[in-house]
Amino acid sequence: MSNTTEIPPLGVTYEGKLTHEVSGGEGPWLPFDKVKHYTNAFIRQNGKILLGYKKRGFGLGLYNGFGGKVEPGETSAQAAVRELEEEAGITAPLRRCGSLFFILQGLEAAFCIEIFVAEEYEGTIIETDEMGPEWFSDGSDPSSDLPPIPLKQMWADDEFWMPMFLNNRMFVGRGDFSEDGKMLKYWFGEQIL
Ligand SMILES: Nc1nc2c([nH]c(=O)n2[C@H]2C[C@H](O)[C@@H](COP(=O)(O)OP(=O)(O)OP(=O)(O)O)O2)c(=O)[nH]1
Repeated sequence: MSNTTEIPPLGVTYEGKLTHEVSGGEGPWLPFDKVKHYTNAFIRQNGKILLGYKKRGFGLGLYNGFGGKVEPGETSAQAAVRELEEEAGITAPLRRCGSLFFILQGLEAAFCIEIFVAEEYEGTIIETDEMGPEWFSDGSDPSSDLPPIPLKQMWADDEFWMPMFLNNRMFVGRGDFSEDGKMLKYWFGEQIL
């Protein structure tokens, strides 16, 4: 149930009003010194969603949207388009649909990840050194033969905001992770524009 009185933690940026959707965990929010900016992009089309199996680096072995670091001089929207092309070989009219903030225990920097989506794309989807692209059912077409979104093989926070994303809501939130990748504390909500 939503609860409009819950106050979002530091790091959650939003305009207007927020509804609190889900939160949990114990103890204080972890401290951070600086913030690194990342992007993550999804293609959603006709009841399907494109995810990539991460073949190296951060999030190895997990399915995710396509993205990476925002480079100096770039906006996050520019970085999102560049990363999608580098990691899946396609370009798309991406629009921002969410904003997430993460802290990993033991790292001084926090991660701010802008999430993007598009319903169309240009080019041919290819496997790259970083990502193995695969289509999944987004749950909107019961007759789909595609596998469901593999939440058990995705970052632990994704199950909290994915329902808002799939409902085309603008979502925000924060998750604090332990060094071994467990969620210590989290808060996710919907931005009312
Ligand atoms: N869905 C989801 N994505 C996450 C979480 N945490 C997190 O870093 N990501 C995304 C942001 C980026 O799209 C991706 C990490 O980027 P990356 O592995 O490509 O980073 P990198 O330093 O190699 O950057 P680059 O070379 O590609 O620019 O993982 C999370 O909790 N959930």
